Parts: sequence; C-alpha cells; structure tokens
Amino acid sequence: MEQQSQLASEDLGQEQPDFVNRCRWLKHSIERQRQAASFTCGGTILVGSDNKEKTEPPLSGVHSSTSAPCPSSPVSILWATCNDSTARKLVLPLDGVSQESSTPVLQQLVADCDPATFGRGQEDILDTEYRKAGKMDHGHFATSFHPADFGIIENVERILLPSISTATDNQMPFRKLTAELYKLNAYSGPSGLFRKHVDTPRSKHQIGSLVVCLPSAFQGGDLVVQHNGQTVVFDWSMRSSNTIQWAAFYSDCEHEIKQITSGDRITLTYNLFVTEPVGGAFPLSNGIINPKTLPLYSSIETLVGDPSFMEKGGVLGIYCSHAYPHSSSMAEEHLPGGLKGSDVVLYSIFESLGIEVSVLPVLEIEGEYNSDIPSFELKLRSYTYPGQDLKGKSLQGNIGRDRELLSYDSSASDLSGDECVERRWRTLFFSRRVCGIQDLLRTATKREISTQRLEGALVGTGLHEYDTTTFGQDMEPEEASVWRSCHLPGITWITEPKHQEMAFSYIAYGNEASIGTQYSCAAILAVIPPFDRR
Ligand SMILES: O=C(O)CCC(=O)C(=O)O
Ligand SMILES: [Fe+2]
Repeated sequence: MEQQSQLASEDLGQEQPDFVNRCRWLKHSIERQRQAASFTCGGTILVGSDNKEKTEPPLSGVHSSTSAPCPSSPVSILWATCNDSTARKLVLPLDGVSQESSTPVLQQLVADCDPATFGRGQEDILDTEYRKAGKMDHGHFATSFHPADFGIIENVERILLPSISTATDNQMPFRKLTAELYKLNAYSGPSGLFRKHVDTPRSKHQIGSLVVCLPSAFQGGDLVVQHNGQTVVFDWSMRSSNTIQWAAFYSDCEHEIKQITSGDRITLTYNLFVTEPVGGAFPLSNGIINPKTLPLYSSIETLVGDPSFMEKGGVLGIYCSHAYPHSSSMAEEHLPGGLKGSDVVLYSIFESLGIEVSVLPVLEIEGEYNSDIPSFELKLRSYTYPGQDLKGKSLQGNIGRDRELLSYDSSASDLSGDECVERRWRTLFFSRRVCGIQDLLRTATKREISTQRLEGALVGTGLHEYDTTTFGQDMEPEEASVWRSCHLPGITWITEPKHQEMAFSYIAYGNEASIGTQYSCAAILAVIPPFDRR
C-alpha cells in the first residue's frame, strides 16, 4: 500500500521539489514577461520570382490558422541623386540577369548613399568607429515594399502595443500602430557596423522602430536588441540572399549591428507610431510572427524539452492577463485570434512547440476558481478522488497500462455516465496520457457528472455566450444546462485569475426567489504530452 501511494504521487508529478521549482520558475518567467512584455519580435517573408500575376498580399482576417505568409514579389527601389536627376532602379534579390537586378546597380545604390550619422544629444555626429554605414532619407527614394502588405504591422501591434500605457495612449481604446518609412541604410563588408544605441523618437506617439532587411547577400551584421537585461539576436545573414527579414522593438531598447564582414546589408527603417483607428482580430499562426524571436520562447522550449518536467504529461493553466469579452456572442470568433500581449505570446509559443493549447472559460465556484489549488502559490497537493475509495485497487496496474486504459476509455460509451466519467478522470490523473482538452471536454460533459461534485476547475466546453436561466432550488448553479462544462482536476495553475466576465445569471426559486450571477475567467490551457511524445 505504501509503495502504491508513493508511485501515485510520483506519477502525478506533484509534491516533488523539482516539479514545484520548475512550475515556480515558469510562473516567474511569465510574470517577468507580463511586466516587461515582449520588447521585440520579428519574422521572415519569402521572396517569390517576379511572375506575371503579382502575389496578392493577405487580407487581415482571412488567414487560415495554418497558412504561410504570402511571399513578396522582388522589391524595387527607385532613387535619384542631387547631381544627376536620372532615376535609377534596383530590384532585389539580384537575379544576375537583368541590368536593374545586377551587382553594379546594387553598388551604385550603396555609392549614392550619404555617410550615416547618428544623434547624440541635439547633434548629428559622423564617426565611422561608431557607425559605418550609408543612408538615404525617405524623400530621396521610393520602394515597392510596404510592411502593411504582409501583416507585419498588425502582428507587431498585437505583441508590442498592449504594454504601452502612457496617459495619452490610454485614451485611445482602439489604438493601433502605423509605420512611417524613415530611411534606407546600407552596411557593407568588410567593416560596416552600428554600435549600441537607442533610436531617437520622432514624436511622443512613437513607441518603437521597425527594421526590414531586404534580400541581398551578406555575412555578419547581427542585429542585437536588449531590454531590461534580456537580449534577442537577429541573425539575418544565413537567409539574406532571398528573404525579407524584419524586427520591431520598443524605442527604449538598446540595439546594435555587429560588423558586416562581406556583402551589402540593405535595410529600410520605419518609425512606429500609436494611432487611433479600429483593428480586428485574426488568427495567430499566420506565419508572420516567428515565435522563436519572442524572448520567452527559449525558456518554455527548455522546460518542455526537460524529461523531468511533466514526464508523464499534464495540463498547464494560465489565466489571461488581458481582459477579453470572452462571454460575448462574438467570443468564438475573436478568440484565440484576438489575444494580446503576453497572452498571444504564450499561446503562440505553445502552439509552435506542437503543444495543444486552447482558450477556455473557467467558472467560479462559490467565489473560487480552482478548488484543488486555491492558493496559486503552487503549493501543489496530491489529488484525492472524492467519493471514490481507491483502497484495494491497484494503482500500479493502472499506471503501467495507460494505453489500455485509454482504449478502454474511448470505448466507454457503453458504461453508465458516472462510470464513464470516472474512468476518464482516472486516465488523466494516473496515466497523464492526456489526448487534449477538447477531447476530454467533448466526452466528459457536465451532464455526465451532474450528480457528482468532483474537484478541479470547472472548465467550459467552449466560449459560451452569456445567458440567463431558471433552475430549481436544489440545483447547483453549474448544473444549470446553460453552461456546458466539466470539472478538470489536476491542472497545474501557473497564474491567478484576473478578468472576470458574467458567465450566466439565474433565478433560483426557493422560499424567496433570488437572482444570482456566475462569473468566468478566460484561461490558456496547454496540454503537455508525456515526454516520450514531445
Ligand atoms: O539596419 C538596421 O538593422 C537598424 C538600423 C538602426 O538601428 C537605425 O537606423 O537606427
Ligand atoms: Fe537604431
């Protein structure tokens, strides 16, 4: 018997200092992320050949969740110099065939740039030890590239904008980002560089910079962005010959461009401003943001890659940090597509690591959200199965036969309702062979467990629209058939509930009729597979 309970607690991964420490570490990483938010993000756009039908840029709101971003046509740059009014044209990437896409024309562009200065106080300084580059002001050239065509601006908006909260900007409820072309920069090998600096904001509404690296081969030239002791390196050299690569960061980020050892690194810089108009929600995995550029990515990747973290799998629960109308009639349409800030960061990191992740509402039960772990301090405790006497049953047997249990479960429809649900919970707890939240919710509906008070968070089967209902005095509110849900015990909660929405209101008939409202909070649930399956 002693051996059994030890096995059970090991299998649950709970009450082990290591597991608790890792959860704590994840909690602190997320808190840091929420405080600092993401300070930078970046991505890649492939360049297709300049075929007859120009590739149409994607429209916001019509990306399928798996679609790759639309490739760009080759990028044209047109310019003229003061001495010579003839317009010149360069097409990148170089095709080596047409004159306008040849090395001599690229060299002409580099030669026509002015030596780049940098701002120090009120002065513009020319010091090639500090910045060795050429630049062309936006009034002197035109380009066929626009970042709005590729969803770059909307994506940057979602990652960087939510944490901007100056008094002026907070008065803009539907604020969005606009990018204004600023300069073209040319850094050439063997010695082009720009040492550590902070960009000078051009107005009080400027919140950051966007750098777009055009397809032109070079070596070296890493862009290194730093913020509050965190560093992200954009190494664009490897794919420089045939892709457009970009990065956006807050104005207060220090950044530098390491030495370009060969080739020409041609970038367009844009100033990012906060403006008023309305934006819509669109799916996350649109391939525009590369989750690997998000500062939290490597922490979560390390955690998930560690065999001793949730070795048998488990569910991480993270309450959303921003408020969403998750019980409105539009919720299904707007979530998870409309997640913002650290929420979109976490969601897309889990998704890109192949982890099943969903946004679902969790219902309060008597003012609490997670009856099994009420403190949120990660004082994890072993789950005890209420109303179920496990004495005399061989847990060891169940643990050793997860697969069998699973297949037994999936054919459990011939079992009576309660028995079926009990089997499922046991599968979750003792085998941790979780197939996914949706799978669990689909089969273990509220109706099946209505006669049982199980522990665990009461998770909605979907983003239900707010509704009203009537039910009898003896019924528990969550038993009302308006809010389909089920108790999911064993979720490892990493953060606390933050923004409640009304889930449903009810009229409870009794000696006196009363009206009550139940609330729910939206949470990100990530199903971590057992180590041998991730
Ligand atoms: O070219 C780049 O990567 C960025 C240039 C830059 O930092 C600037 O122009 O301020
Ligand atoms: Fe800069």
